[in-house]
Amino acid sequence: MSAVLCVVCPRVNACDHSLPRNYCTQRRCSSNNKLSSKPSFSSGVSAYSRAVANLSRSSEERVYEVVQKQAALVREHRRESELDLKKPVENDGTSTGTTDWNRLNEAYERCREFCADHDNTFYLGTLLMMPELRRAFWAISVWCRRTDDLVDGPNATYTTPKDLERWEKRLNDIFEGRPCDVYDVALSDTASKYPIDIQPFKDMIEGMKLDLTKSRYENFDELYLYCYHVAGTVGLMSVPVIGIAPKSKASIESVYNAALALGIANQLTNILRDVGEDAIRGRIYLPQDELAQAGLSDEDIFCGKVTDKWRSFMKGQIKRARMFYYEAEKGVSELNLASRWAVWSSLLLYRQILDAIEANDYNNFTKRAYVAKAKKLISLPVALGRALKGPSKLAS
Ligand SMILES: CC(C)=CCC/C(C)=C/CC/C(C)=C/CC/C(C)=C/[C@@H]1[C@@H](COP(=O)(O)OP(=O)(O)O)[C@]1(C)CC/C=C(\C)CC/C=C(\C)CCC=C(C)C
Repeated sequence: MSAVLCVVCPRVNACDHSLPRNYCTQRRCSSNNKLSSKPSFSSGVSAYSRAVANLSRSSEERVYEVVQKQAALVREHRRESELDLKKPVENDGTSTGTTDWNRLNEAYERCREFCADHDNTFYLGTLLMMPELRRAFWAISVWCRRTDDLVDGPNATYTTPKDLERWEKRLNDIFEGRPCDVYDVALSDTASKYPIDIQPFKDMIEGMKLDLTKSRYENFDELYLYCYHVAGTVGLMSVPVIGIAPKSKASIESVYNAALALGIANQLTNILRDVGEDAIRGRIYLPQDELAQAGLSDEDIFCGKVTDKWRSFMKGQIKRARMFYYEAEKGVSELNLASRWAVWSSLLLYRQILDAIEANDYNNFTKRAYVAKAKKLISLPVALGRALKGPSKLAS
């Protein structure tokens, strides 16, 4: 029997969860029923054994290292801010003049227009935020959408790896204060105002490189890594802008983990909704080994017939996506109050796409699952109710 890894606990063949191929988002293992701690590769490990370990690490373990790095950066930034508060304020001559101010306002307005045209659910979410935060999210969203368009947009067939390298160089320029166009001006400003790290942005470009060459995913481990690159990264970009509630007792890592989970959950939902559309483009994002285990093949997907095998396969996939939403929920209450409503709303709205797939009797080949406007509106007060509940008193 081949070794099976759990998505969250780094154990092999040790979990007895009901998810396909033993993947779960619970941090418990059946063997000892204790919270499994994240593996640390830092102390006392030689470079050689680390390189060997690299080969056998699961995607989730590798992504968790990024989470740890992001959390460490936030800590460092907090320390620096405390030191800055102690320093007397000096005018260093870099204060923004009126022309710059107008240019910036224009840049953010262009980002708003871009988002209003492109991003339904997330644009709606940003409207529930405070104006300053909203602007930062528009700038980040525009960059993400433009990156995604390189491999998924109307001109995607012309995109080469070289274009993505140029895009990455341009990203470095944005972070170093040399924006290229009006949208970059907004992101450059956002990056200078919030403790955002360039890593998740670079990782998203890596994901797009993957999309250029890969159209099948052997197992959930491979799919997880893809989801991290294209969507989990958005969660990691978002936390430094949103900020963690001052009263939160949660560890920074656990909040980043929840943000990552929300990105993964959204992307899994996206994949399940778009099975038919992706198949037309020759792409199948569903884990090949799980398809085979369910007695399904690529041909079944290209034929697009809803059978009992398909329904039962989809039930497992939907269950897993919901577990990632559940992981994400744990972190939303730990965020700053100013953004909780927006994040809860987008979580509730996007998750309902899974309900819509069920309501379509799992026909995601020819019927697009969507959430009706009335349902969206009902979700807003529900989200507000949840947002008003503050961080948990217990440390996590
Ligand atoms: C209010 C709010 C949630 C704001 C997030 C705004 C933001 C930065 C959005 C960027 C989204 C974007 C354009 C990503 C590009 C890559 C991509 C296409 C990812 C897929 C999004 C939807 O795709 P698509 O447009 O094709 O789908 P629709 O047709 O519109 O349905 C993704 C599925 C992923 C998006 C991932 C997120 C928005 C991550 C959200 C995580 C957080 C905001 C962190 C919250 C923190 C905690 C602790 C939970």
